[in-house]
Amino acid sequence: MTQGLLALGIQELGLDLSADNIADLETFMREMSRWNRVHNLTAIEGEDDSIRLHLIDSIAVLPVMRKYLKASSPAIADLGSGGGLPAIPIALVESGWNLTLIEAIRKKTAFLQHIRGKLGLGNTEILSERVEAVAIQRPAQFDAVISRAFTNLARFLELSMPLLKPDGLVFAMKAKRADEEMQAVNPRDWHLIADEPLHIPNLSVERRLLVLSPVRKSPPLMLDQ
Ligand SMILES: C[S@@+](CC[C@H](N)C(=O)[O-])C[C@H]1O[C@@H](n2cnc3c(N)ncnc32)[C@H](O)[C@@H]1O
Repeated sequence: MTQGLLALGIQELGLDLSADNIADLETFMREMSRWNRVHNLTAIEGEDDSIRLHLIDSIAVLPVMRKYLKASSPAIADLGSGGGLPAIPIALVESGWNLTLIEAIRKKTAFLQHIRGKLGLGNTEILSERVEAVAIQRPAQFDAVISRAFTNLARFLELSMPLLKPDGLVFAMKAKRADEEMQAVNPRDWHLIADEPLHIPNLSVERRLLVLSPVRKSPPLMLDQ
């Protein structure tokens, strides 16, 4: 039996979602499920309920993002957006935030453009590019970078660095392996600001959101000769 987002406990996240938010999130899920059947869009398998749980997983990061983002209309890049997680649900709920979805595979960005039009998501832009190319075209333009199931933490941070403003933040959605992945991160390059456990209703697996910022590099001291 297919359950709606409400039945899966989305309200337990404490996000104060409106009826319009819920309806838009349901539309997004329905479209993803429909495109998935035809275009094999994402690796997400199973019934609609499973797709809904992926969506809830994506918006569970919002309370933590709200806590750490200081700008009122932050520019946020989602690296390797795939079918739009987590950027589309975030953009739907946070209409004042600007989301840039970066995805290399064209059939996926075709879906993202479709959903952008269908839901009237004027606060999103879709870039059909490799992240490495965007880093060159758009240096230091983002208040934050996020990704879900994109790559390992060290590589994600390496790709995020050129995109971030000097005081920008990285939000890394992680499961249990986060500690292991942190070992590969150079503390001279990154501060771990927070490691927040996430509670996902109806999902027993562990989820965490790491918040990191690049270490400011002081200019070298000019000593008198
Ligand atoms: C496992 S999927 C995850 C998709 C989505 N974030 C989610 O959670 O469902 C990873 C996505 O990253 C994209 N990707 C991988 N490397 C990339 C790169 N260097 N630039 C842009 N997209 C990339 C892939 O095409 C794929 O769609």
